[in-house]
Amino acid sequence: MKYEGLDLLNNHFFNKGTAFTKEERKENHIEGLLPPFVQTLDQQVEQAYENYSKKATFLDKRMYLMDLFNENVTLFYKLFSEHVNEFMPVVYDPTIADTIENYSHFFLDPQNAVYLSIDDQDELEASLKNATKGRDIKLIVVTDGEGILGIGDWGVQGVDISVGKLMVYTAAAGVDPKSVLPVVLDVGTNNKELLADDLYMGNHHQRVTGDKYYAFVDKFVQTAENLFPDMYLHFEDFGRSNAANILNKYKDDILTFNDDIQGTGIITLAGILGALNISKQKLTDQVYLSFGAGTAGAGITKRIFDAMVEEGLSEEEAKKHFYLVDKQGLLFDDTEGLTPEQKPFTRQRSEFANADELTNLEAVVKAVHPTIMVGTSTQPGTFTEPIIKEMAAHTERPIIFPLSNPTKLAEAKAEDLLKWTDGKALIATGIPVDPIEYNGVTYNIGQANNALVYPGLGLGSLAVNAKVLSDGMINKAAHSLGGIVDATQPGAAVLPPVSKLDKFSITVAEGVAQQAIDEKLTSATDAKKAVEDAKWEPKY
Ligand SMILES: NC(=O)c1ccc[n+]([C@@H]2O[C@H](COP(=O)([O-])OP(=O)(O)OC[C@H]3O[C@@H](n4cnc5c(N)ncnc54)[C@H](O)[C@@H]3O)[C@@H](O)[C@H]2O)c1
Ligand SMILES: O=C(O)C[C@H](O)C(=O)O
Ligand SMILES: [Mn+2]
Repeated sequence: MKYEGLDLLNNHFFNKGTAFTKEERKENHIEGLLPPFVQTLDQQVEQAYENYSKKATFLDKRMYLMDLFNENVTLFYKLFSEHVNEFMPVVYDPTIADTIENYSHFFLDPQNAVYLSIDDQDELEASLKNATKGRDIKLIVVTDGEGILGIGDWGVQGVDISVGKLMVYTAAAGVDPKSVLPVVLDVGTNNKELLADDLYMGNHHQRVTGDKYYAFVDKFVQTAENLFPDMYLHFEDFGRSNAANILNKYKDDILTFNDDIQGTGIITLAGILGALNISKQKLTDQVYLSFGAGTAGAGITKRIFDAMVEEGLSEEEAKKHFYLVDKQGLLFDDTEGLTPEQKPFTRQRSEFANADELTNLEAVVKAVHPTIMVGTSTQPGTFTEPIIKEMAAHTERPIIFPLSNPTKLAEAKAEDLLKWTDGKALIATGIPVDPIEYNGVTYNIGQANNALVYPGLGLGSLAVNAKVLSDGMINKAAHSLGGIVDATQPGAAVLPPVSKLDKFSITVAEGVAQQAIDEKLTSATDAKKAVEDAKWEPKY
């Protein structure tokens, strides 16, 4: 489609603003609609960064960047690519949590998202077409807003997580921004605050559940799949009772991915492998404790379990290495309210003399002596000093990952974990943490956030148009992040730094694409070239 005049200036995909040359201005009938001086993209970047830097808070910075995105996508991504480390917490987690909580009050622009309401299902196909006219959609991020990060149910306001994750796909891996679509499924909300708010922009009723809910999700998936047959469908922040059901329903038939289950599994395995590389220990010797065994906790557990089996343990042997702790305490086979994903990793009461006392984390840590503890509980401050000291008393280099997001929900602060373990803990957090000085050593803290892998995983799968996302491809992504950090340096991080996100996303993409080729899930033959060809760059 060719745009000209104001339509061109108002189209954020094609707008170049002051960088339109004299000739382009004439040809497209925009002469006189811009100040006379023709700028380069680099000059525009310099000017935008100056403005950005003057904004005092992360929230103001984010709003400025969203305005810029709505004006000129190329400039936005060029700027983003030059300041990845600085922009990630602004465009994405944790600032995105603030914009989600206040979405209806901040609202200015729908940012190309599609809002699909369970009450207007006959509009679903038209809505997807309206949003994508003339665009070939390859990547959708969809949420139903029920389990946003650890902050819970935010209904239609959750759309910002779809928008933000897609921005990271482009900034990190170069997925063409014209080929992406953020989607929210509005099935209602159980958030009382939103239901009582006249300005709330979503459906003012309780969540629809059960068959009607799944039928709506299916209608969306089938319609999107028909309209965009080559799409990679990324599910984000669905509730605990639906996320795994939806993934299991579609994963063997279409190219689909659940970030909280699979993406988090990959990045946590990568972080653990990084930690073991530093401590020179074996995965199969570890005792793993998952604190909070919901969507992410169970997804990670399964990934680490699979890795232990791959390293030679029988399934029966491998299971003995895992302990899940949720609201009920240690999960036993007779615990009430177990999810299907928790059941394979429960323990038997007969294993413990004091089984009935294992109802809190401290008691469990005392009883099982974990060497790895991963927090996905949404419960801030729950990795307390006594618990961490108890853990560290029984293992030389405790691996401790407080992964709950956003910042206010983390199970512990990295700084405290270092202090309580006298610098021995091998740490990764969900949100970014600045390097920490402790006893004369600078400790770099790895960020175990799925944003470090989902962009490369998506680009690699899309580049070769893989039929499905296989376990092998997922496994490959986890192993692609090794070797980037120099593990011999004192204070080395367990994962590569976000500042290199664009580089290692391509490493992940190439590994994943090659795996798809090896598994015959694509007709492509050259992974490197496919990834290179698929990569979009922000330039005019
Ligand atoms: N770093 C990352 O990449 C990443 C990825 C996904 C999720 N997360 C974070 O993990 C957290 C959980 O996300 P989720 O999608 O799994 O949510 P979820 O609701 O599916 O799971 C949370 C689990 O924690 C349990 N829980 C609640 N209170 C508890 C308590 N007092 N003690 C023990 N367990 C308790 C819940 O019962 C539930 O099983 C969120 O904060 C989210 O931001 C981080
Ligand atoms: O969004 C994030 O920062 C990671 C993860 O998907 C989460 O739900 O916390
Ligand atoms: Mn998530």
